[in-house]
Amino acid sequence: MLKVNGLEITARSAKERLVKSISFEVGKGETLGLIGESGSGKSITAKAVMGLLNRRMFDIGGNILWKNEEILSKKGNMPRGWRGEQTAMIMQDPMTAFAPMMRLGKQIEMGFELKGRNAKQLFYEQLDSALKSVNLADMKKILKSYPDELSGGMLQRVMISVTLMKKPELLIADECTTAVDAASEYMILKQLEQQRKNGMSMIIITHDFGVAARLCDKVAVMKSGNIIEKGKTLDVFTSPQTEYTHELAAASVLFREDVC
Ligand SMILES: Nc1ncnc2c1ncn2[C@@H]1O[C@H](COP(=O)(O)OP(=O)(O)OP(=O)(O)O)[C@@H](O)[C@H]1O
Repeated sequence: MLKVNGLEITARSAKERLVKSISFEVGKGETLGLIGESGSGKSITAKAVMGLLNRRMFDIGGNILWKNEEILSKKGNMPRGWRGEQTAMIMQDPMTAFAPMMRLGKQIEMGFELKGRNAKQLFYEQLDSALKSVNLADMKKILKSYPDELSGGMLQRVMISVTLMKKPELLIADECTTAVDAASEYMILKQLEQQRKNGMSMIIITHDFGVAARLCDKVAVMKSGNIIEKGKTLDVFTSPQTEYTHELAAASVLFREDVC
């Protein structure tokens, strides 16, 4: 479904190559984990796939094929429905997804084309049930709220619920549980697991090997803009081929043992 071949990203200002000829694929219903330390190039890779990088700031080379169609050449002018129905990205910080001065209800409604009373009624029934599935019982209160009136974890759960209502074919989740409380993390992971069962293709960006082990069929390990190792999740985690992956895995286990 998604094929990335020899992707290179250079920041024009610093003439610095941030991503260095990386290749990976995500098949239908498959979940790929992009893992690696901070600054290794995971988010910028995801943004390139989504067509979210400003070409005046970044020089992008290689190929990104979506259902065999080259999308890099579109230079950000993606086809209708590209973001939302075909692909969607959940960012680490939900505040970046919402305008601070507008009530959530208005913002959410703007993201959908709701023609007629029946469509609206059905939409709100579906939204209510999506919010309840992540333990947000009071839809009316949420819709009346401004983004900063909810906790980070609540806002992230609202964003994920709304994003998933569009049923994107490919979902990219960028560290979407890093900044939330443990209860929210649990509910978000359950929600992603459910989407995986439903056959949604996903790219999960995470530092957390536990999250990757739980959700991902395969992983690619990034370091300094390169993919240094990739393969089936269990293979990579149980028999890492590079010292770096071995150290990352060990650090993750140590951290988990520390906090448990
Ligand atoms: N707009 C930008 N201009 C120049 N360099 C950038 C820009 N955005 C990111 N970078 C650089 O690109 C590199 C990769 O950043 P990226 O955000 O993709 O890392 P990451 O692996 O997602 O890290 P984290 O896990 O902390 O989110 C970093 O060196 C970062 O400083």
